[in-house]
Amino acid sequence: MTLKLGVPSKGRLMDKTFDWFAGHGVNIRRTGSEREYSGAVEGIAGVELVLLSAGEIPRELAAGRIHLGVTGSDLVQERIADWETRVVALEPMGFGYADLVIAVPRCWADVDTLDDLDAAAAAFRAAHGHRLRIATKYHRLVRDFLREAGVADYQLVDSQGATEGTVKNLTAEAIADITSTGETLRANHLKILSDGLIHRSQATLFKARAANWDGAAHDSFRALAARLGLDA
Ligand SMILES: Nc1ncnc2c1ncn2[C@@H]1O[C@H](COP(=O)(O)OP(=O)(O)OP(=O)(O)O)[C@@H](O)[C@H]1O
Ligand SMILES: O=P(O)(O)OC[C@H]1O[C@H](OP(=O)(O)OP(=O)(O)O)[C@H](O)[C@@H]1O
Repeated sequence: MTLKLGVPSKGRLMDKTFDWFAGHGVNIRRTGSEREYSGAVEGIAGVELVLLSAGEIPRELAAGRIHLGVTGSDLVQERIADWETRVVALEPMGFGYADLVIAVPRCWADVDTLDDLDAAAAAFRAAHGHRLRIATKYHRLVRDFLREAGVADYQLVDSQGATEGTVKNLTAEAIADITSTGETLRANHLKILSDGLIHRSQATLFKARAANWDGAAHDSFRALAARLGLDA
């Protein structure tokens, strides 16, 4: 079977993914017109490039429809239940860094830690009759993290973008989102809890356990891994 390699076809991880492979001696390139989603891997037989958005790659890996895929570790851990049973993180790639953090309004002088948040959440519920709202698109990671931390008196509200704006818009009291430079948090008068780092993400090359690893796919993988300098 052809070895299918899923790479981001657009978005912030695309160019650096292509550069990373080139820097490791493997030229992958888009083929066809600029708008056509097709691609090729030069010099290694039996490898097919599958162009997908970074957000779709976890699903394709989990289903075994691609053998290998590049995407952010945050997206894999958020979108695949028990991700380690479905994929193997082969290689962190050294770009696409972003931290998933919990942040609260900067003016909350008494809230700097998760314990403070827990106390504030209880007080909030007593005062308002509903739970403190945390806006995020990272539901699984946030729930798991807060459960471990013993914070229970909150509710998640879904936010698929402009999450930092939800506090100003009064649809949430706190947020959990990705930050890289910190500019968006600062501009929206939010501060990160001192122990509020949920996940440190970077672009990573993943291997799908459920893909069809027949002899041909395995041979192509060994050739690719050797070229990339990975243990296979
Ligand atoms: N400043 C940042 N903001 C958001 N994501 C970032 C940032 N820096 C790196 N990333 C990472 O980039 C990845 C998301 O990339 P991108 O938004 O291009 O993909 P996507 O979710 O497929 O996008 P799309 O909305 O176009 O489908 C995530 O793994 C995320 O951690
Ligand atoms: O720390 P910073 O460098 O300011 O970057 C963080 C921001 O970038 C991302 O948003 P994106 O641009 O992907 O838009 P989104 O709101 O649609 O997610 C992320 O969701 C933060 O809002």
